[in-house]
Amino acid sequence: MATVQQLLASPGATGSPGSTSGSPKVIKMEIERASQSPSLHNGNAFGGGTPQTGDHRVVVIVYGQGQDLIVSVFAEVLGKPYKMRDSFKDVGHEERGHVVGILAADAKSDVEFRNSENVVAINAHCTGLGMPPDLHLSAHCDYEFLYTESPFFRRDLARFTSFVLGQISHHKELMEKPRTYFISTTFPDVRAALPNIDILTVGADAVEIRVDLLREPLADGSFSQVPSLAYVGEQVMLLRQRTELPLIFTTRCTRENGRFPMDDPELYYKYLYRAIQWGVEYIDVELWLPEHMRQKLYENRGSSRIMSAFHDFTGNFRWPSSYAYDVFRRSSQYADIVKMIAIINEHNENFELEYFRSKVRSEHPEAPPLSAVNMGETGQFSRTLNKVFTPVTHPLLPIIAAPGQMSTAEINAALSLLGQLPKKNIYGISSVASRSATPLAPFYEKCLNELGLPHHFAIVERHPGNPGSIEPFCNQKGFGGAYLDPGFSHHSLIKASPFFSSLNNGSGPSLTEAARVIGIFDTIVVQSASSSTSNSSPPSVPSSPHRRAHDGHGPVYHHSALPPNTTLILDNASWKGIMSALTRDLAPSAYAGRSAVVLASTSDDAAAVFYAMKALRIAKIYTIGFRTPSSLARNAPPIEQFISLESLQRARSVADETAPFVIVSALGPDKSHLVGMMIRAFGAVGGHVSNTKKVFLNLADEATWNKSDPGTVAEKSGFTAYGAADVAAFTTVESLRLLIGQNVPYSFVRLASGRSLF
Ligand SMILES: O=C1C[C@@](O)(C(=O)O)C[C@@H](O)[C@@H]1O
Repeated sequence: MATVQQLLASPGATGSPGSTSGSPKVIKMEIERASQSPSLHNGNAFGGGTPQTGDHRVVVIVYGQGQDLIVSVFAEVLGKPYKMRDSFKDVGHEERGHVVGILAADAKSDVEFRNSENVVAINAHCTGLGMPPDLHLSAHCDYEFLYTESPFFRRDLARFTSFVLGQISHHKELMEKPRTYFISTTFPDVRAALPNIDILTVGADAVEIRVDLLREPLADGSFSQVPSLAYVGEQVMLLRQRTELPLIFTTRCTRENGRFPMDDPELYYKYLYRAIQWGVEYIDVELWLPEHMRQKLYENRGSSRIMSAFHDFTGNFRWPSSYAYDVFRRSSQYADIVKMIAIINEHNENFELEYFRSKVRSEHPEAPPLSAVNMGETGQFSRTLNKVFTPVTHPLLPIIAAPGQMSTAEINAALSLLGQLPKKNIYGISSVASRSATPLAPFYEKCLNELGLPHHFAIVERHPGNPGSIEPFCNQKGFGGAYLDPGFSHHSLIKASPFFSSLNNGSGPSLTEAARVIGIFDTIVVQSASSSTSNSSPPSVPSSPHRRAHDGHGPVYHHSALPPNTTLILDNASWKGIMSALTRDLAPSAYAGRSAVVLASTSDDAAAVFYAMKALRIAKIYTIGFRTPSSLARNAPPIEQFISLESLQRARSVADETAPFVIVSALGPDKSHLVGMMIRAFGAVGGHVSNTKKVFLNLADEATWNKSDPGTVAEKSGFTAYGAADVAAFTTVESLRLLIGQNVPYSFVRLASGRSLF
């Protein structure tokens, strides 16, 4: 314990984030410059995609014979204890706060009579045992989770659970993005896609499974006309186990270039409703289906979102027609996204579509977002202009899903040719001391190539003692943004850089809420002011001393090389990387109301952790190794510093679910004994929610640790351990989204950095 006291006696230097010189601004996401403007979340929320409390009902897991273990996994993922019961009638209000398991054979007797206000029922079915799920249970449970025992994908279970229970939803975040794409897979069997799924999905925000194109082999060597629900369920499961992207479930009818027969609309309902039960994020519902059916699907969509779909292959469709407006109106009634797709005859009709798009947007601002493209070669131009869920293909797919479909790289190349995607210089700014072992430059180049983006990427170094040394990279016409590894205080940047402090008419660069609260920025995003509601005058206009809100210190800056109407926004991507790593195998509710121990030698190293903890609703943070400045503490969960052995013992003796559950350490190998001590102190006690493994996250660079790697020590003490590489990969996903506006899946980042996930 001497080490604890020694460390506590000499608290490390604290950064002093606090009030900012630039007030956060709300940034409107309508953009002109194609995909280059990022989506940023300002204001006091954490932004789209952050955890919600979700469904409060008792979660009942219906499990198969010999599969009782799955109940404890659900409970662990949700951070709850569990009980076994014999029937739904035994589940009362006393079971609140628990996960309850009921054997499938028992659940059948009263599943449809359960009290739905108190209970949410999930039918968990293991597909590897040779039997399809029980039809009665499938039909009557709220949701159905299909899984394989070996390999078992815990991440898939965490994702399914978080989604169906409303704790995580990506829809809002996706709709805030300037451009979204989905890849239409056209495989007869998704197994063929799995080896390439990482590369196939670079640039995609969602993956469409074309259920009508699946071909289920039959015993006689032929294929069933409509793949069975059991086959489709397994295909959805296999795909979801391998991609973290939201899925789109499509049963395209024969009249609209698909293979699903149209003589029985009830069949569509059956498949589409089952997809909702499987927790598929987007359900494609064709407009020709009877209205009562579309309404019912919309009203019972749970966490899923409905994408209304309309295709016209007649060649007679006209965008400037009352029919087109009527299609939009009817689609909007029961949709979260309206999709309208038509064959056109002349290039001019692409402009008619653009007029239609802008008209419905201005006349019906409350209507769902419109995804609209034209088919065929003539219609390709419209595929470059559509911004909401543009369907894309990939050279590795067996066939294109519709005439004229383009890949993301082709769309970007076209935008680039049209001058809509000017070449930019994007930087990775490291300090010499921190130069990362990961070869990020080749990785970024790989992504830019794969996406057909014209940008140039370079890793550059800043002087560690001089934050202003980043100025020359940013103050240039072609500056396209940068990530910084490590990030640093925006106060120190503004103090040291006349260029940055002169921005926004002298009030400094814009800050996102995360960067403001955390005090550290690690990403610089470039946004043209045409896309912003900001009232500030363009930073490129040299400010005269008497016009500026300049504080009189330092020189007045007259030499901005940024193009007119450009805003630089400082953001923090690391906190999202931390949150994503912590929720990879656990639902957010596993953290809510619990406490954490954070070890660091400066508050700067802990600031992003605090922000992630707040988003996860952690109730209390114990700190060791640093003092938390009040500006940081104000925006964090309640903090208690371990100042003595007694305070440590007090935390160890907490006997309920508020006992420390997660340890995050940013300490390097020189403090390994202290990290080890904390792991042992909290690993051995406090397991009162006994089925739940605690979490250890090591933020210090793994490469610097030798065999005493604390992750290994933590695993031996019963923790689930995550390392800096996990956080770095998730942070890279976020940085890419911010800098180039496109989604590069986590699995691709891990793969490209030399470690496959599977
Ligand atoms: O609705 C659409 C759009 C699409 O038809 C296209 O035109 O790219 C391709 C389909 O797979 C998808 O379901």
